[in-house]
Amino acid sequence: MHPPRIQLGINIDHVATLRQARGTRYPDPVQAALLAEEAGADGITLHLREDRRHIQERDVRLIAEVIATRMNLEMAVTEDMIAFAEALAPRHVCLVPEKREELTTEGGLDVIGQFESIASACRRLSAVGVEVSLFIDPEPDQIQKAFEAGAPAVELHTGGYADAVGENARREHARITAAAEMASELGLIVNAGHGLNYHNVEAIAAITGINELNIGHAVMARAMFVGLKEAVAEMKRLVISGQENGLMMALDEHDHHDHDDDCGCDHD
Ligand SMILES: CC(=O)[C@@H](O)[C@H](O)COP(=O)(O)O
Ligand SMILES: NCC(=O)COP(=O)(O)O
Repeated sequence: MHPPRIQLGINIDHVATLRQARGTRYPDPVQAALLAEEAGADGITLHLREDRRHIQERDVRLIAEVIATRMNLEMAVTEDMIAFAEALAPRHVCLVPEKREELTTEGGLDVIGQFESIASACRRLSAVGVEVSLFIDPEPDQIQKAFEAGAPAVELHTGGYADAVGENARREHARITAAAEMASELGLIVNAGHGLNYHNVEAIAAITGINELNIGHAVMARAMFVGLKEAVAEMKRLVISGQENGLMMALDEHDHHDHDDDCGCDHD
C-alpha cells in the first residue's frame, strides 16, 4: 500500500527578516503564506522568537486567520509563549530551544534535562487542541523522553545532516533514518527539518515514516530569483520524487529478500 504523501510545511520567517531589516511594511509574510499555499504548501510554519527578530505577533494572528491549510507555530518553552499559544490554539505547535545570540536554531530541545517544563507545556497545549511536536536531535534518549512527555509528534533536527559532507553526511542520514524508525515504532508522528535545500532534501524525503518536512531558508533564497510560487513548487516536486525513490528502493530491497528466501540459503 502506498503510504500518505509527505507533507511540505513552508517556513516564512525570512520574509519577515527582510521586512525587519528596514522596518518597512513589506515584504509581508502574510502574502508569502498565501502564495506558498497556492503553490502547493501543505502548511505554514513560522517561528515567533522571543527577541522578535523576524516574525511578529501581528503576523501570527493574521496568518492564523487567513490561511486555508494549517499553521505550525514554532516557539520556545516559556510561560509567555505558552499563554500566547493557548489563546491562539494553532493546529500545531513545535517547541524549540532558543538562544538569544544564535543565528538560527542550533540544536534540539533537551527533553531529558527540561522534562517537567516540556511535559507541562505538552499537557497545556494538548488541552486546547494543539498537536505538539518537539524539535529534537535524532537521538534515541531524546525520542524516548519526547514520547514520555506526552508529545504526539517530534520534528527531527536535520541541521547536522545539512551541514555535513561525504561520509559524515551518510552517518547523519543513517542517524535520522534510525530515529524516524524508532519514533514511528513508539507511535509518534515524525516530522523533520532545518537546513534542507534543493540539493539535500530528496534523501531525507526518501526515509520511511516521515510525515512532514518543514523548509524555509532555502525556499526563500530561491524565491528571490524565480519567485515564491515557483520556489515552493520546485521544492514540492523534489519532496515527492524523493519519497517515490525511497519507496522504490524499499520495494527493491523487499524483492531482493524474497528472492534470497527462495534461494535455499540459510538465513538467520
Ligand atoms: C526550529 C527550526 O529549525 C527553525 O525553523 C527555526 O525556525 C529557525 O529559526 P530561524 O528561522 O530564526 O532561523
Ligand atoms: N523547523 C525547520 C524549519 O521550519 C525550517 O528551517 P530552515 O529551512 O529555515 O532551516
